[in-house]
Formats: sequence, structure tokens, C-alpha cells
Amino acid sequence: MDLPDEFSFINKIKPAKLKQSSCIIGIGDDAAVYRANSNKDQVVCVDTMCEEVHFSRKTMTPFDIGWKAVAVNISDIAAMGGKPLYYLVAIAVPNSWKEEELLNVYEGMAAIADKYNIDLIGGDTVSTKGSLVIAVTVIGELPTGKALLRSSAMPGDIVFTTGTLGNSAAGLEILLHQEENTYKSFEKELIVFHQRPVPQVEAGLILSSLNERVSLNDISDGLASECNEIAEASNVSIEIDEHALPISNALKNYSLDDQLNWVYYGGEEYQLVGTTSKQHYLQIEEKMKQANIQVTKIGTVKEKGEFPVMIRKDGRSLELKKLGYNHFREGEK
Ligand SMILES: Nc1ncnc2c1ncn2[C@@H]1O[C@H](COP(=O)(O)OP(=O)(O)OP(=O)(O)O)[C@@H](O)[C@H]1O
Ligand SMILES: Cc1ncc(C[n+]2csc(CCOP(=O)(O)O)c2C)c(N)n1
Ligand SMILES: [Mg+2]
Ligand SMILES: [Mg+2]
Ligand SMILES: [Mg+2]
Repeated sequence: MDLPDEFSFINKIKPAKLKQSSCIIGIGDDAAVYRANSNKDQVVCVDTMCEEVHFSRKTMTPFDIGWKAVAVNISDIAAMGGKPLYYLVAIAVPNSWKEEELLNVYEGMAAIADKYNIDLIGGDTVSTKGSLVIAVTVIGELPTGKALLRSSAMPGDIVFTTGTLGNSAAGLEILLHQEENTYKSFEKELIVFHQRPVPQVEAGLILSSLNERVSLNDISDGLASECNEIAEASNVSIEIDEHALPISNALKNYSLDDQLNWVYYGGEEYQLVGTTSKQHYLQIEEKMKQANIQVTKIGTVKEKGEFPVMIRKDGRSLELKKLGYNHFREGEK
């Protein structure tokens, strides 16, 4: 592979100008938004999962694979503040997969689709000489002009995140390196975060319903990568307060180094990270509390400085590099 990372590849293929005036946001955010009529904007995304890259027979059951393939896309709709409505599934099947296993994949999809009230409306099925590939497209909507963009952060904003962080990467580590019959109960908890992520639709809808400026991203590639994307898109710097990061009790069984490594660079969390003004954050805290959703202040937005993202710890500031999962570099580690 002669590409440094997928982000520079995406930049190269991004059209300089869009032809359709109904497109509000194209390439460059969690999902695309276009205006189909005058009171709703449509929000659309597609993410792909590949065997041996996103899952293996060891890490996920067929049901988990289906659940997660839909969950990660619902998560991108949530990261725009949208409500998911429909999904389409394109699947490339190698002959090593049995029909019963594929039906289990679709049962996993149907289970999460039922939870969020979304309908399967189409897709595509082909054979492949490689391994299993599933690409899910989700279509959603939000009130006109209310999409929550990565580019909306401003100096003085509070940086917040939903839920607790680092759990999925810890779960993956356990799945890859431990025998199933040795799992302790906290290890089983972490594994569930990896196999059955829960997209933060309700949190996204609360954030888009409040009529205030919010920048938002979902955490697929790790906090470091997602904060760097917000900082770059908004032309600001972000400072994360390391002592404020929300860590689950299950994750606290590991060394602080492991915890932080997973939080910053692990990814596959599908929690939301965003920024908003101090005043509006108080309102968000209140609404999230009423909805029983954990939200934590983890930092502040600054004028653009030397680094896009910094970590503040023990009175010092350090750069938080845009490291994390890189599709074109993983084999080299
Ligand atoms: N091959 C491609 N062709 C056209 N647009 C693309 C392609 N790959 C990504 N994009 C666009 O680039 C932007 C960033 O995509 P990316 O996949 O990094 O976001 P994400 O879905 O939030 O992250 P992740 O895939 O890690 O969950 C989005 O607007 C996406 O639609
Ligand atoms: C078997 C196995 N090995 C490694 C990983 C880790 N992994 C794969 S893709 C990805 C980033 C998110 O993907 P994307 O950027 O496509 O949304 C991560 C952290 C895994 N899940 N399963
Ligand atoms: Mg995203
Ligand atoms: Mg994507
Ligand atoms: Mg995504």
C-alpha cells in the first residue's frame, strides 16, 4: 500500500465543488446531509465491515457482526443529531460462509433495527473470492438546518463526551489474547462493549433539539483522532483534561497507561464527543440527566495554537497526536 492513511486518500478524492445545490454537507463529516424538502434535511452514511479487519470468527459471532454493522452507521447518524429511518445492506459472501450463519448476521441487524425502529429497504448480494464484507447504508432525517457539524467548535467551548471510554478496545484485547473459559465478570462486561456497541441516538437528538451551536463526532477511531477532526474542521485547538476522562469501573482493573492508551487510540466506542458554549452545556447536562445519559466535561476549546489537540495533566500540556486505527498502516505495526 503506497498511501500514508485513509484520511489523505479521502482528501484526494473529495470533489472540489458540488453540482447539486440541495447538498448541505458532502464528504468531510460523519454523514452527508441534503435537503429533500423544506422542513426536513436527509442524512445518509455508509460504513463497511470486513472479516479479519473489523471482526474475526474469534472476536464476533455472526449475530454480533450484524448488530455492529448497523450500529456503527446509526452512530454516524446520531453524530449529526439525526433520527435513523431506513437501512440498506450490501454483502459480499465467500463460499466458506454457510446460509445459516448469514441469516444469523441478519438477525443481529434486525435486533438493533427493532430497537431504533428502522427498516431494511434494500441492498445487494454478491460472491467474493476474498473474505466476508458488509457495507450498511443508513438514511435518517433532522429538522432543516439542524445538523451538528464537526466544524462548529469555537474558542471558549466546553468539550464533552457521552458514556465511558476505552471499553471496546479493552474488550478486543481480551477477545484476541485470552481463552474464553478464563473470562472474569469485568472482562465479560468489556467484551460486550466491543461486540454490541450502543449508538447514542437519544443523546444526538437531545443535542440537535436544543437550538444551540454544538459540534459533534462519534468515536470510531479513538478520542485523539475524533478531537483532531473537530479541531481541524473548526480551525481551533482542543485541550483535554486527562484527569476528567470518564473511565468505567471495569476498565479501572487495568494500569493507567493501558486505560489511557485505549481511551485515546482504541476506538470503536460509538460514544459521542462534542463541544458547545459554557452556558449551553449547563442545559445539556440537565437534559441528559433527565434522560439518564452520562455526559462528562473533558476539556475546553482554545484559539488555534501550535497543536490541534493537547492533553492537560499534572499542570502540564502535551500534544495528543492523531494516532489511532489506520486502515492503510495496521499491517506494519
Ligand atoms: N471512498 C470514499 N469515497 C467517497 N467519500 C468517502 C470515502 N471514504 C470516506 N468518505 C467520506 O469521508 C468522510 C469521512 O469518512 P470517515 O469514514 O472517516 O468518517 P466516519 O464514518 O465518521 O469514520 P469511521 O469510518 O471511522 O466510522 C465522510 O464524509 C465520508 O462519507
Ligand atoms: C479482529 C479485529 N482486529 C482489529 C480490530 C480493531 N479495529 C478494526 S477497524 C478499527 C477502527 C474502526 O474502523 P473504521 O475506521 O472502519 O470505522 C479498529 C479499532 C477489530 N475490531 N477486530
Ligand atoms: Mg463518524
Ligand atoms: Mg466511515
Ligand atoms: Mg463511522
